[in-house]
Amino acid sequence: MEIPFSKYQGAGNDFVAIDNREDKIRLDDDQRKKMCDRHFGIGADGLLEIRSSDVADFKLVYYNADGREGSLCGNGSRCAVAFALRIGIRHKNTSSQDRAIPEYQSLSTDQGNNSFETSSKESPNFQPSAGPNIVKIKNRATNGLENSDGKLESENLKLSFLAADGTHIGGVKKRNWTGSSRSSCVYIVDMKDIRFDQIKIYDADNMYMDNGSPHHIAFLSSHIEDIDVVNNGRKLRYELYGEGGCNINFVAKYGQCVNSRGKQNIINQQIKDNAENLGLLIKETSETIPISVFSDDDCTNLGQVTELFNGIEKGMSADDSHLFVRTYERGVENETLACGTGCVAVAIADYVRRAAQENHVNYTDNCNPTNTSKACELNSHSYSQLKNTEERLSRNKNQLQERRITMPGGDLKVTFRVNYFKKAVCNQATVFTDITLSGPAQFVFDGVYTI
Ligand SMILES: NC(CCC[C@H](N)C(=O)O)C(=O)O
Repeated sequence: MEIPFSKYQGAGNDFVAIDNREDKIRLDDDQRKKMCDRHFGIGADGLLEIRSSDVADFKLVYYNADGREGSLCGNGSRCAVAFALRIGIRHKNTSSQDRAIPEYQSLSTDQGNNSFETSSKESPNFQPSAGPNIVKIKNRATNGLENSDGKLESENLKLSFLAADGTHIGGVKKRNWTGSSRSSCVYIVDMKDIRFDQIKIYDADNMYMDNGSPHHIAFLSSHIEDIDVVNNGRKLRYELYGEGGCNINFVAKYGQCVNSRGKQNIINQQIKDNAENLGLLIKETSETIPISVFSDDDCTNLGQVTELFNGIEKGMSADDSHLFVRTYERGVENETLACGTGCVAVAIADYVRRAAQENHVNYTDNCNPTNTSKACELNSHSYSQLKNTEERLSRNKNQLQERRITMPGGDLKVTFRVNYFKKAVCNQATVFTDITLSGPAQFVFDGVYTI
């Protein structure tokens, strides 16, 4: 059987993308693992399978490089949007689909003094989590992606997709700089809201949250370029989180990482060289790929939109909102060049950590999982310890927060807001809302894989 595929990468997190809307391709874990193998296969951190969907423009099934179905992949989602646009998928304005777009439907204001009802009947993808549910309307007209960054240029270039954790919206915007061989497009996806009380805080430097994928966030004070990400990451992934595992993100302030710029340039050059070397392959296989109706070059015709991503080529200063992150990825069982859901987790953890620092939170149950992994299983998040931190978080209520994250393979940007909702039963809850992840998602080459 011959399987046409496209290779994509988002900040160096690379994927094999397959169009399976006709449901003719059946792969098992072993076959997917072989396709992702860097020595005997195409080579990728994961596989994106695009299927058809009744409730969204497409369904994304994400598989890790080990061949097994993974959870939400942020960069994979951005690349899937790029691939979907390229194979001609466009936003369908069906009423059933519009019902599925908001993750929650109910009441919402900025005031933080509402009471809420869930409306899971109306929203087919609503999956209540344990405990009181926070519900909120996402404006159907905007689908939640528009914020002070500006609007997507065209409704046509915005797609809904069903992923492991429910429905998302993704789209493409133009970058307003030219003269570089790098993509002029920025691909953006929205993410599910995250409740503060679902973030596990081990100590001042270690947190855990699930934002569609499970993430441990470890803030480092030492030089991040020197840390053994694979061995430390693997230790935490298995010893602290067991077989189910976790993605492990090591974080430093960007300024602490003296070599990151150099490293990043080398990697970008490698990606570019690879793509150029693969030029032949593009020609050989172009007939097997469905009609290409959107490519990165089309970005030049999107017209002027507000700049999303203005730091990269101007040289970013080591300001407080700029972090450097290296991630050990579960399912790849290695360090990857970038991790999208990891960046989102880091951005929110950074916000919480600052609030805790300003509040002089005293971590009586202090543990450092990087040294004492087993012991940390006993240290659950002590809510009372952090209750003032939650109040502290309110200071920037509803302001757009932004974190720029440099990873070894490139830069990503995360935006979010901090909101307050009255819980159905008792007191108020802090919720991180309007979360977006943006950055490059580039087509690398097309090919045909034979099994
Ligand atoms: N490895 C994952 C999820 C994929 C993360 C990723 N590369 C991203 O960009 O978010 C898993 O734990 O299943």
